[in-house]
Amino acid sequence: MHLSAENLAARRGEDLIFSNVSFGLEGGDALVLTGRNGSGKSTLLRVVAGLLRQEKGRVTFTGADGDSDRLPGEASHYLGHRNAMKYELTVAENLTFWKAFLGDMPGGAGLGIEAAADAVGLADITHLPFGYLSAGQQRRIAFAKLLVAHRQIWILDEPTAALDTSADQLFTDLISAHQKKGGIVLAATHQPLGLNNVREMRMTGFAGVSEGVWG
Ligand SMILES: Nc1ncnc2c1ncn2[C@@H]1O[C@H](COP(=O)(O)OP(=O)(O)OP(=O)(O)O)[C@@H](O)[C@H]1O
Repeated sequence: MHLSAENLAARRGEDLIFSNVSFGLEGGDALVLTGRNGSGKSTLLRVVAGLLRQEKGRVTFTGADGDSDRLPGEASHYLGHRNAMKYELTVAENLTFWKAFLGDMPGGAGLGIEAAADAVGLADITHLPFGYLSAGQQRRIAFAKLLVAHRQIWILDEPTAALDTSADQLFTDLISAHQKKGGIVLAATHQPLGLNNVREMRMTGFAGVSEGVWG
């Protein structure tokens, strides 16, 4: 399995945010993007996830089965700043929707709803409307979405924002487990995630993009 970005450049509005960004990740690898606010971390994640069109360059993905026809975004979970859950629906209804909507990619199977909620420490509140949950509980459930459908790549934008220390550790353990199973992780963060087998790419905005080249 291989995810690679070659000479990516991206524009937001009129501004070129970065250029010449390249990296290559094999199964089990993690790449963490760091850098000041506005340096382009979210923009790069959205380009890799296929949610934003790049100005230049390309992102390619070859699955464990050698299949390279699939778009990288199709093989990815994307956890953005927002949680992508309906406030009026219960936790179980939200996760059930995502499980059915996303389905599993070849090579693995997602957890059931209760098992996924249990994995993020919230098995007993799946009957509650998502909107009743605290900010940290909402983030945990947003993370449980990654567990209900199998994807080889996890793209995570500030996954631990709003979390307490125990949830930080829980997320680190879940991300590490994904890596151990051969998954790829691409994350933006302001605080260390405590992962193993991780590389860091510091986004510096347009001035320093030539540093962002990884083999
Ligand atoms: N829709 C948009 N139109 C124009 N400019 C935008 C748009 N979205 C983002 N930008 C700009 O692109 C730049 C990069 O933003 P981005 O969200 O990628 O940064 P970031 O490194 O993820 O920041 P943070 O650490 O604050 O999350 C910023 O200067 C931002 O103002």
